Amino acid sequence: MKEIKHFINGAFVGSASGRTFEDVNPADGQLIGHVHEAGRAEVDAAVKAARAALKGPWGKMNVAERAEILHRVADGITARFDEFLQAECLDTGKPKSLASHIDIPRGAANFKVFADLLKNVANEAFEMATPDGAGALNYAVRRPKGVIGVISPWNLPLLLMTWKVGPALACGNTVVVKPSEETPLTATLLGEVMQAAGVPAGVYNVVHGFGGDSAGAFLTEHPDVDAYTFTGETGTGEVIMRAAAKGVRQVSLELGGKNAGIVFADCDLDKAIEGTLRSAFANCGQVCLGTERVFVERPIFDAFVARLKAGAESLVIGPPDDASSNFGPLVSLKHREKVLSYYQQAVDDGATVVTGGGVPDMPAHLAGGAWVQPTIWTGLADDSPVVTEEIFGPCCHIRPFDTEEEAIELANSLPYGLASAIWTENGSRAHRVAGQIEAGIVWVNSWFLRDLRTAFGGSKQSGIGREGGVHSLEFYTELKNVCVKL
Ligand SMILES: NC(=O)c1ccc[n+]([C@@H]2O[C@H](COP(=O)([O-])OP(=O)(O)OC[C@H]3O[C@@H](n4cnc5c(N)ncnc54)[C@H](O)[C@@H]3O)[C@@H](O)[C@H]2O)c1
Ligand SMILES: O=C/C=C/C=C(\O)C(=O)O
Repeated sequence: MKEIKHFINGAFVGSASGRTFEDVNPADGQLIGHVHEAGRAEVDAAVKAARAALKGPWGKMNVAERAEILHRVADGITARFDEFLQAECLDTGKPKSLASHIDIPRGAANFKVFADLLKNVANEAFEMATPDGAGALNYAVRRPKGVIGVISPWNLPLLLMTWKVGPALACGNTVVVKPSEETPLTATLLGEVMQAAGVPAGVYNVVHGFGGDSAGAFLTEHPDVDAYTFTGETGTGEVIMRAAAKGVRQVSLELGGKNAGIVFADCDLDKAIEGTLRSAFANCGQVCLGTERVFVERPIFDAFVARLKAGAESLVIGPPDDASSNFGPLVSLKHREKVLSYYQQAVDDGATVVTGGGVPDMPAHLAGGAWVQPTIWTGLADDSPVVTEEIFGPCCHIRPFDTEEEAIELANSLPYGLASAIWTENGSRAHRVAGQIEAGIVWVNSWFLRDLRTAFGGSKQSGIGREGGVHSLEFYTELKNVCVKL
């Protein structure tokens, strides 16, 4: 049986306590392997290794040298594409057709984009007058922040972890990564790639375990970590922020959402249906950017509901290796319990179940998997928990609206503000509405279209800070002003 170990100071090591937990394949419920659970000792060793590595060869490299190594990391992921694909799909159950287009290529791109950005970025300089007439020159230099704690979720494990590790390393930091307990494989495999690419020992460390009272908490409570970058639930973000307050450490938080899709009657309906199908059901609905609330202008409401229903019912439910499948299981049976509790709540609250609402019939060998049906509701009141709370499952509620103002008000009515998708062929309206949506990211006639140079993050309770492009640079470096009297 496979053993999944920590990667600390350039070596794979087990836990001194011998404690392990199970990694389970959510497509069939089968055991993948035993994962070592880090105690304070392993977290401490990882942080010490990361601290020491800042003073080693990594800390002495110039940007071009680091960039070259990070390109080799990206090439290493690409060279072992099938292994990464297999590992990610085992852990998550997601279709290989999806992971091969999104998760793994982005894992590589996250290193290349930030390595290149760092080579080309400029810093500010100001000439100033002084009373003696000689003047002074101010110029800024950037320095790595130090040891970065990276805490990542299970929905896009390699993509979201490297989205942080790529820029953190490009900026010259070292990292201690705590991947989700549900998905330990690709972060571990990346350790091998780092080593082969020539990343010095201690620069990239991985500790496995759970959140509270386990590796996650030990890492966020560790006094020798300089900053934390976290993607996950809003409640967890609050806990991490509290822990980081001790010692005044900076946080970057990418948190939950309950995103709105807004479909105007003047949209291109084919595009709106295709985009909303993806935004509600891709990755079995486990995408923070997904639209669990869809608002449709009344004249096309019935047509939209009918077509989205047909689309949902044409999704092909199946395991990762099935080339025709485009809809996998949820990440775990535990998460399915949560999603199904909302399916029940919708019925209790009087929803019309347009499609789905339960568990699909699966062949015997997949019966132990975390399968659920793609589900669409209409008819719920605006204050039902089904339309106000993040479910993180393959489902959406569709509600009609009559005016642009009403659509904007509905979209902005929740304490979340991560992303939104607007569907209209009226250019003025698109800009007007986009400008008024309270969210960090607004897509017009698209969804999850990503340019890694752009700002990414949430407003309100969906996060603090922005990553992406120069915004990642802002978080992962200290900007120092040098003032020289001439
Ligand atoms: N805004 C974004 O960019 C974004 C992207 C993806 C996912 N998400 C959000 O992530 C959530 C789904 O992911 P999840 O269920 O893995 O989130 P989660 O918050 O349960 O866990 C995320 C990570 O935090 C760790 N953790 C949990 N409790 C902790 C604690 N007390 N101290 C330290 N670490 C702790 C977990 O072990 C895991 O590694 C959803 O809410 C989703 O919206 C947000
Ligand atoms: O589930 C959330 C998806 C987040 C995506 C990104 O962070 C990204 O594309 O960089």
